[in-house]
Amino acid sequence: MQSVISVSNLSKIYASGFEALKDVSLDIRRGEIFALLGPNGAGKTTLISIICGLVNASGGTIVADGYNIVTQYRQARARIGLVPQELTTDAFETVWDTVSFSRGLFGKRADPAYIEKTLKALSLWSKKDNKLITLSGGMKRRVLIAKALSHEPQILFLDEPTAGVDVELRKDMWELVRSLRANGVTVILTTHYIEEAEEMADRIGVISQGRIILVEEKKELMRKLGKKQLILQLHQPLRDVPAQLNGYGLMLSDDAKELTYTYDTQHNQTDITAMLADLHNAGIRFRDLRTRQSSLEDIFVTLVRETR
Ligand SMILES: Nc1ncnc2c1ncn2[C@@H]1O[C@H](COP(=O)(O)OP(=O)(O)OP(=O)(O)O)[C@@H](O)[C@H]1O
Repeated sequence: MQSVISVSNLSKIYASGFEALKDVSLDIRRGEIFALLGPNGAGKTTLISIICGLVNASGGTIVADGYNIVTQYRQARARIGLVPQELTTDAFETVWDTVSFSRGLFGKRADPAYIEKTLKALSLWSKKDNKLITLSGGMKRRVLIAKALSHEPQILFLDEPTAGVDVELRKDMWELVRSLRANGVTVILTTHYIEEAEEMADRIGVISQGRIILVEEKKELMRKLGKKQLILQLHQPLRDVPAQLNGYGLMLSDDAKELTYTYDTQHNQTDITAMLADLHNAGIRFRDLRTRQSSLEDIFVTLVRETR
């Protein structure tokens, strides 16, 4: 698939001497939802800020929709919308004026019908004449999105879009992001909510200490690194796991009533059959069983820990 953003060998050293990005290369595909995950201070905001032209890189190149973000800044920037973490605009402006003004900043002709459509899609239409200062936190966040969409960008960056918003607004935002993608917009989001990435993303990039440590299709990531557990509820509590079952790495719960078998999702699953047969031969009976699949969160924690 064609890439819409191409980041090559990007580095950033802040004036303090701190190296926030180290040789980052990354391609974002046109029309995808890409989630950038990383612990605090990993470099997510720095990376987004450089792509959006708010912070200068120390080295490397970035091409957005065919335009170099330094030498063709205006063309590149016109294709990008950025939803920052916080609202910095004048609190006494109305919603309508703020969003319309934002469009004007990109040199786009006024288009009241488009602004109306955007405000309606974000459930802001009834608030269009309200001053920003009178809006709730969730509504201010919707205004940030409306502003970022005001100039009809093809690429949208969302920096922590749902931090601190309620469940309902979070679901609305997910819905909105999906509808943007359906209209061909590429969406790149940073998030601390791993369930958000799990729910939304087509691909996931993990950044840690200024380096991209992994980029993978979400499904593939979960299949490759995911582990499955088979948990058996025993008929009788078990004192020890019998020696003939040692090879399976079975874990006995503290109350001795459950045995857990962990296996690779890619692994040949005939091991399960053998394990169950050996269990039977050892005279161990179980009354019930369930399986558990590791979440993206388990995978993420392991990955980041390994690079520390
Ligand atoms: N202006 C600056 N001067 C010096 N260091 C900075 C500056 N801005 C950011 N940093 C440092 O660069 C690193 C990356 O910061 P960045 O904000 O990109 O991380 P992040 O992944 O977005 O973190 P968070 O999840 O906390 O938002 C941090 O260690 C931060 O302290």
